[in-house]
Amino acid sequence: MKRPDAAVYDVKLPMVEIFETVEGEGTRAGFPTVFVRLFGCNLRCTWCDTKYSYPPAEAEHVLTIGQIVEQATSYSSTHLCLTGGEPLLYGDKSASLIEALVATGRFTDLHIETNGAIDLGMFLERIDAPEVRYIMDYKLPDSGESDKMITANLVKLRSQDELKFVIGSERDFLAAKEVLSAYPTAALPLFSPVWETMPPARLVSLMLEHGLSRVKLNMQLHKIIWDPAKRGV
Ligand SMILES: Nc1nc2[nH]cc(C(=O)O)c2c(=O)[nH]1
Ligand code: SF4
Ligand SMILES: [Mg+2]
Repeated sequence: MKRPDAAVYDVKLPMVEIFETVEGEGTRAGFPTVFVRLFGCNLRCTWCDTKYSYPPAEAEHVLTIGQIVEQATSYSSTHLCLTGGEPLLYGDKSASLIEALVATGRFTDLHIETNGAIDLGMFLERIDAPEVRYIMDYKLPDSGESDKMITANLVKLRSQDELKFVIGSERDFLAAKEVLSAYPTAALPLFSPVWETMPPARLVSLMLEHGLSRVKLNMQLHKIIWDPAKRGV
């Protein structure tokens, strides 16, 4: 991908943190990864584990796209996770950040954790780079935000993308199963237990009982390795 225009590198974005750790989730779990966490979110999930990424908390700092790129490339990881909050909240600016990160040529995998309440159409059309992948959440009833889901995204996701359901209860499990049968998707479905309310063994039993052989269990490695409340890991 060609380097974006010089003016793009001066565009400012509200930020929480940039750090390096191992990816805790999804198909790339375990790989050393740079995390770029943007500030701001258009949802308020009941079980959110990053409440410091939107008001009433404040952005830790405002960085230009040039500064974000400089910090993200100061580590040796070749995987990058763009997260938040909701990293696609800033539309054209979010797309420009992704393009600038791609243009470094440093990242062999650049995945974006998005919350299902942002239309992915513009991003998928504009950003043509095989290393860019979307990990879309589908918010279930326990989150309190299931009515915000843009179901049109599901058919747009590609086989390299992932569709993550965070499951807090049997009600959530049944709703996730329903979504998968109602909206065909090429993305890999991931079922992730809510840390506080869904014992992983219970979720595995439900998956086996219902014969969901296309679905992958997704454990948050970082909550197993470190204190679940610890930031920046
Ligand atoms: N290690 C680690 N892996 C993660 N995968 C997704 C994360 C996120 O906060 O979006 C996350 C995170 O915060 N830490
Ligand atoms: S979308 Fe993510 S960051 Fe936003 S409230 Fe829900 S869990 Fe938290
Ligand atoms: Mg997290």
